[in-house]
Amino acid sequence: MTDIAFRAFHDRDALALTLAAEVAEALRADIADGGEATLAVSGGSTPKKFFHALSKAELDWESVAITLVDERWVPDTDERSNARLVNEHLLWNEAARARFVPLFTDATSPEGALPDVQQRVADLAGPLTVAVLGMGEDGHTASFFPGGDRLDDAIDPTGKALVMSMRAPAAIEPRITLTLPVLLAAKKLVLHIEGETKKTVLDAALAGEDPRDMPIRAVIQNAPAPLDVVWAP
Ligand SMILES: O=C(O)[C@H](O)[C@@H](O)[C@H](O)[C@H](O)COP(=O)(O)O
Repeated sequence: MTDIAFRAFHDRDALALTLAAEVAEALRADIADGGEATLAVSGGSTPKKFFHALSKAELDWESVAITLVDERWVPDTDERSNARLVNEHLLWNEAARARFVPLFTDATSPEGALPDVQQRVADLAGPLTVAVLGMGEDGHTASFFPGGDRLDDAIDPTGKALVMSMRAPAAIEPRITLTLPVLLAAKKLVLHIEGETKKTVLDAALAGEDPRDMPIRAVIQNAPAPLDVVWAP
């Protein structure tokens, strides 16, 4: 698969409202089907409007587990923490009733935390209901960074690990990340990007092959269907 299903929105508010409605509907459907749902979200600056809109969705949030696509290896008091971002922007309003499953632990390194976090992710119900990805200007997604020390393991579509540690110059902190198979197994997988620069980066990713150069390619190339991409200027 090298296709994407690209949707351009008039503005970032319109994108946030639509994405929040679609994610809420997917969560409701999984709850109705199996009694629970799981959502994995990305960090960074892009998701804030989406988080605010989703936090207001009316659904059975007590049946939803929210986790992260990846985490910087810092405590949730650190301003770089993705768990802090979720706590401050998503676990509010209706969504405050959801269960949050962090990827950070008190281990001194993500490598040391792998068995514990692997079990946390394994304990989440079945495949993810929804995974929402972001993308950096270097074409990374999750913590699949170009030059990452465990990149090949993290983006191996046949890999058995659910989580992987990652160290890369551009990552700043050591990271822990869900692996590609976990993301690809999500019932709804969406790439959420904003701005002209990110659109250009996506075009560059689509124009090339090697996922080690632009790891978002690993998602696009291995997705079971054209990757759902939502973008606003
Ligand atoms: O921990 C992280 O940083 C994210 O999970 C990462 O993959 C993010 O989605 C991109 O870096 C885009 O970040 P921005 O939204 O800030 O551009």
